[in-house]
Amino acid sequence: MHDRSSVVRAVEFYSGIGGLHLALKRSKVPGIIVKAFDWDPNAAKVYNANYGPSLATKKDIFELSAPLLASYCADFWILSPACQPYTVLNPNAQGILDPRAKSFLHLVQNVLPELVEMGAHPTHFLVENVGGFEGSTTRQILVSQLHSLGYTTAEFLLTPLQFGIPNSRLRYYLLAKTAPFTFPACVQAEKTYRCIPQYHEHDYKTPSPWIDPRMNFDMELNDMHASEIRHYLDDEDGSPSSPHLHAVSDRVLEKWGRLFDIVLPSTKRTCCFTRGYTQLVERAGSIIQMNTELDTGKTFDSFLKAQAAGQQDAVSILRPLLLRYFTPSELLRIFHFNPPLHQKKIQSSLLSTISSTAIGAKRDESSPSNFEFVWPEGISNKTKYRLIGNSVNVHVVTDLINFLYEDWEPGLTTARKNP
Ligand SMILES: C[S@@+](CC[C@H](N)C(=O)[O-])C[C@H]1O[C@@H](n2cnc3c(N)ncnc32)[C@H](O)[C@@H]1O
Repeated sequence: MHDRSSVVRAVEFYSGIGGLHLALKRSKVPGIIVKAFDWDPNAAKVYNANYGPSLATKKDIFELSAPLLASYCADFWILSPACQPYTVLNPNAQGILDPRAKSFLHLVQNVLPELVEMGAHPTHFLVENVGGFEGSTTRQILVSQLHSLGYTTAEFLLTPLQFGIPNSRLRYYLLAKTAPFTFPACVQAEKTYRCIPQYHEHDYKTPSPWIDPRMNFDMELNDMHASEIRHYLDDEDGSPSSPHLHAVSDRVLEKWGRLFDIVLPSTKRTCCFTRGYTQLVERAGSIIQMNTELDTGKTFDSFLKAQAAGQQDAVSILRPLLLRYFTPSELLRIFHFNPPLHQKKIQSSLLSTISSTAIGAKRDESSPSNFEFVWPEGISNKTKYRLIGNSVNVHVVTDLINFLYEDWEPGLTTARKNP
């Protein structure tokens, strides 16, 4: 029997490639994921290759029942439901009416109250969704249900830029627990994250206005605090003159090139990478210009002039910019699945110092600092981009889990009856 007094048992819903799993692993909380659910077979395959065979089950979450979920004896539910019903990028987003919202509402409205009645409910929650979710009816239902079942909640709108990571990815987060949040900790969080946690208690209907980092005058400051994107790039970039494997094709450059968000290795931000990265151009994620000698704007002006004058092969003017997509491994670093290269170098030199001084010391493969995300055989680049674009920034979620378990001490996990 598992010792429930010292380890937090978590179930992960909408598990994707396990950004929330990794965040729990890297947090101060000694937690384990006991089960994960996602209906996408590729996501489950990647998840299981990284975190343990058969941990993620391919399943429609709408079909999960309270007795099944009670059997996992979970203290903590972590969930990042489908965001399409709420995203501002989808002009036809239908919120609660979208069929993709149905499985999450099933968990909140049907399963959770049944678990509370059984005395088998989780004590802690973390929900992640897109910026825009905060204004949805689903969020109102979620918060009111949690409060009526005795949970307290705190809500955040956060972007990795606020954490010094050069990527804008505005996300809504809700934390909930059966114990109250302590107010000083909320103030502390405000200081750390430079955003106001929405501390609702029982006043969810009249929340104070959301502080949206997109509107934040601090944003420029945050931007300056972020590290340069060069630290997240792959080490080798081949010969600068040969086309990179992920180079933007002439065809795309010719037709859509001017619509890309283009960054340099020295830039301290990128825009949000979505599941459509490399398939869509606008608002799908930044591309990088590897030739820093050329001025982007002037080069594009020359190209547009040549194109307007009907010059054949006008696109050859853009080629020297060496424009390319970020590679999947670079995105994994930006999303903090894998450490940025400069951190990795520090880590590996530390490791070699430790192992050279501790004779016979074994490398602990289960330690979060030794984790290296892997892709199993047969996952195409297109699928990799889709899965990463769906995922979360692991660093941000790790901080949130630490904040949620602000008062965690070994032995404090509430042991409940095993139904
Ligand atoms: C926003 S992504 C979550 C990504 C995940 N947190 C990660 O780190 O990769 C939403 C995931 O929910 C899955 N999904 C959506 N609706 C589902 C349902 N009804 N049942 C199971 N999985 C579902 C999708 O396949 C997708 O992987």
